[in-house]
Amino acid sequence: MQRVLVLYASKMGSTKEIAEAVCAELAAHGLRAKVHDVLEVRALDGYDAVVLGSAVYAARWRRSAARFFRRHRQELAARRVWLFESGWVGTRPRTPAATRGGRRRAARLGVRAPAVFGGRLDPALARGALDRAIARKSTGDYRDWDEIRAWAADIARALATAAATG
Ligand SMILES: Cc1cc2nc3c(=O)[nH]c(=O)nc-3n(C[C@H](O)[C@H](O)[C@H](O)COP(=O)(O)O)c2cc1C
Repeated sequence: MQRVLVLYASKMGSTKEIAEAVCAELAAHGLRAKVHDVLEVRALDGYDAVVLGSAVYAARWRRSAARFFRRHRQELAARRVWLFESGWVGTRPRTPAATRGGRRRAARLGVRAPAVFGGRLDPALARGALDRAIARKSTGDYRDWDEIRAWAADIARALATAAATG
């Protein structure tokens, strides 16, 4: 059975919940999936595939995700990898675009550009004056759980096909 590690970098918890939903969907498809904060993981030994997701702040990945990518690039390159970002709030962009850094990292690994999911802003969860001010302006939960689960189901299918064809 294929083992998948789902990693996230989150500040206010919404990207963590997306990662947990992805992990649950992968497990529902029969994969052995685990979910962790990128800060908790030192090595990718024992995993066939990795899903790495970051919240977007000021058009960039969280620093912990960027650092994880840098430090583990070789290990990532040796595995199947899917990337996602969570960020846009308010009106859904017609074609949500991944950050420049996210696209660059995907290109380095030769994988698809990060999937882009809506985020959540809740002033009660924001720390610091700037985060609170922005959270008050665009309060809301813009995550589409059907979209997130469908994305994870595609990953499960891709891994199942790879396992079947060896
Ligand atoms: C100060 C601040 C800056 C943000 N900048 C961006 C941005 O540049 N692009 C974007 O898509 N979302 C941006 N967001 C929205 C967050 O990415 C969104 O709320 C996300 O769900 C937060 O994820 P987290 O709860 O995992 O930290 C910003 C939010 C705050 C508070």
